[in-house]
This record gives sequence, C-alpha cells and structure tokens, in this order.
Amino acid sequence: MQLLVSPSSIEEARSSLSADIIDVKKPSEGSLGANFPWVIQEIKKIAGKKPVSAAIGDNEYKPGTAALSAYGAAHAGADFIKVGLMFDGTDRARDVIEAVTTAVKREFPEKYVVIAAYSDFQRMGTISPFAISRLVADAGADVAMIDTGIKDGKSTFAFMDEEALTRFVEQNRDLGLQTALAGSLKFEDLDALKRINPEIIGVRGMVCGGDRTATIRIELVEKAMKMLV
Ligand SMILES: O=C[C@H](O)COP(=O)(O)O
Repeated sequence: MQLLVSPSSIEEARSSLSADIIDVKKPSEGSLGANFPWVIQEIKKIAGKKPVSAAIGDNEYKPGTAALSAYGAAHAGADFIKVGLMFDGTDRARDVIEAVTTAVKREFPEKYVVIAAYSDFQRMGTISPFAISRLVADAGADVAMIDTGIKDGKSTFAFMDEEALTRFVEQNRDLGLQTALAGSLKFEDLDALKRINPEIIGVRGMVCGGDRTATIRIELVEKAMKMLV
C-alpha cells in the first residue's frame, strides 16, 4: 500500500518527500482542487525520482475542459493525473473518463490516469464509486479512486464501511485496475485500510495534524510511512 500525500505548495512538498507519491493540489479550490502548472513543475523538480500526481479539479460535466486540464497537468510533469467526477450519470461519466484518458495517453502512455468518485456521493447527488470501475477500465485509465467531496471532517468511513470499501477494491482488481482510497483518513483508520488493502491511500488532513487547512508536518508523514510497513 503506497502513501500519497497532498501538498498545496512547494514548501509543503518538501515536507512530504518521504511519501511514496507527492500529489499536488489546491485544497482551497475543492476536494480535488487543481494547482497552477508552475507549482506542478517546481514540485516535480524537487521530487527527484518520486512520482508526482496532480489533481485537476472536481469536474462538472465538461469533457473538453477536463481533457485540456488533464493534458496540461501531464505536460507540467505529473506522472498521475487525478480527475474528480462531481456530477451524476453513467454516460456523462464515460464521456469525461474517455476524454481525459485520451488526452493523457495519446502522448504519455506511461502516465497514470486516476478517476475519482466520492464516498459522500449521496449527499452531493454525484455518481457512485461503484459505477465508475467498468468505465475506468474500458477507457484504459489506471486507478479508480474514492475521496470525500465535501471536506467537513466526515471521513470516507462515515459513508462507506469496511465491507463496501473492500468490495470496491476487489471490483477494481477484477478489472485490472488499481484502487486509491482517501477522504479525511486518520491514523486510527490505518489498520482497517491495511485489511482493505488498496494500492494507494491518499491523505492531507492526517499529516497536517487533523486540520487540512493547516500545514503538512514532516514528522507526521514519516509516522504514516512507518505505520504502513
Ligand atoms: O488525495 C487525497 C486528499 O488530499 C485527501 O485529503 P484529506 O485527507 O484532507 O481528506
């Protein structure tokens, strides 16, 4: 299980370097808020051999806009391009997933496309994570992800229990996909996450000391890494 940590600045990225994946985002613009291309470029430089991920926003149904954002993130140096689906409807989700995957993979077949749905989809009226796996696999994307859409401190475990999350991981594995789980995860959740066994867990608040609007602390990233071995 790899640890993905989401810094919002170059300084925070420096504190995140012991994580497995450095995920550039702008939390002030949403759960999967996109940061500036020059921030991705700078973080890519300091990340060395560590893979860099970039969130490209909690997208409405705008396949062209999402595809261009994904293309921009790939060109800025992101190895993982992470796309949130903040709308409902299987056909519409298929359009966006195909568009972003094509935008990245035509030029960068080695890069990973991560498609995220939200554990709190019911309160937001957006697509269920269970509905995206097949679409992600059919499009040739790589990772199906769950995050929380509304960052009000309620964790993914408040909306989906261990059994549901395990089913999601298994569904993805059967389709040849990796799974990433995130959403206000806490140190206390790590044992359950080890049992669920996704390929990636994504955190920010946990390594900011509980408040995702605070700053990432190097010792908490190291603590999380130690707890995962
Ligand atoms: O990709 C993961 C997210 O940044 C998780 O953020 P969070 O742990 O504050 O919910």
